[in-house]
Amino acid sequence: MATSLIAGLIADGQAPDSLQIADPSQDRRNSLESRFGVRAFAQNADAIAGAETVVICVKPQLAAAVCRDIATPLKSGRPLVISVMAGVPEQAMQRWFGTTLPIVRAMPNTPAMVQSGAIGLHASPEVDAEGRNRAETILRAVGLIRWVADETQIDAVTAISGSGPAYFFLFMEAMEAAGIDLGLDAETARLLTIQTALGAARMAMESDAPPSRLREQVTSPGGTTERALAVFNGADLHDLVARAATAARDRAAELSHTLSEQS
Ligand SMILES: NC(=O)C1=CN([C@@H]2O[C@H](COP(=O)(O)OP(=O)(O)OC[C@H]3O[C@@H](n4cnc5c(N)ncnc54)[C@H](O)[C@@H]3O)[C@@H](O)[C@H]2O)C=CC1
Ligand SMILES: O=C(O)[C@@H]1CCC=N1
Repeated sequence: MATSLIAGLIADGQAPDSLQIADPSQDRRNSLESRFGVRAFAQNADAIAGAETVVICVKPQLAAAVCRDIATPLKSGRPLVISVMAGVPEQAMQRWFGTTLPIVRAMPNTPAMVQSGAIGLHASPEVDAEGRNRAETILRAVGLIRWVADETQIDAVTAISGSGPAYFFLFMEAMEAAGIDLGLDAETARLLTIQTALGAARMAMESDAPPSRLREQVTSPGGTTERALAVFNGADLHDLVARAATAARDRAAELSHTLSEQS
């Protein structure tokens, strides 16, 4: 996810030498430095020295260790903290920092890499208008942003847009396989699938009509689409998607609960 954010920010015009990265993996540091021209450090504290904004982008299971690791420089610098970690509550981070800092929880997704991310944001009460603006400026560089009022709504954002690209990629995999089964060569099936997804997403974004209306426009009475949609509806696609999103939301909530209890 950090690579997506770095790529998006640089594509948006952010100077590479204004971004300081920390990663314990030498390979990852080398790859980020050579690919983006950013400065990479082995120690988190070195990367955040003097920073106005610190973005935390490690696995949730590492959250406590990393927050404690950077608590001392955070206490002196008092930067805005942006966390992209799924299921890590603001209150748990404040506890690990040992001080109350302004925290924005951001839930981006990997299309941020091509500046087409969908990002949900929540601000802790300590974040002032300038902090909100700064978070917006950083995240807007990589996609569309929406603030949510309640921190628990970040779990719903995670289930829809954070994990969402994987749902669409899975659907593309299935479409491509179906195309091959129906006799298309692999490259043709792949390109037709991807362009169809792109075209449908662009139409949905640019049109005033809701997706249901756009679907109806494709569906000729007695035609081919109607037959295909009958198969999806027969398998209760709406219910399947609702159950999948609820499972993702519940996992985010489960992580939040576990991490809230972690000392
Ligand atoms: N992958 C995705 O689509 C999304 C991920 N997220 C969140 O982003 C976070 C990172 O996820 P991924 O990018 O998928 O994981 P990843 O495993 O690809 O990247 C994590 C990076 O953290 C580094 N790391 C490990 N220990 C560290 C430490 N002590 N200090 C600093 N860096 C350390 C690793 O070397 C690795 O480069 C997670 O909290 C996840 O919930 C949020 C939205 C979408
Ligand atoms: O699968 C995950 O846990 C992360 C959070 C959202 C997308 N990837």
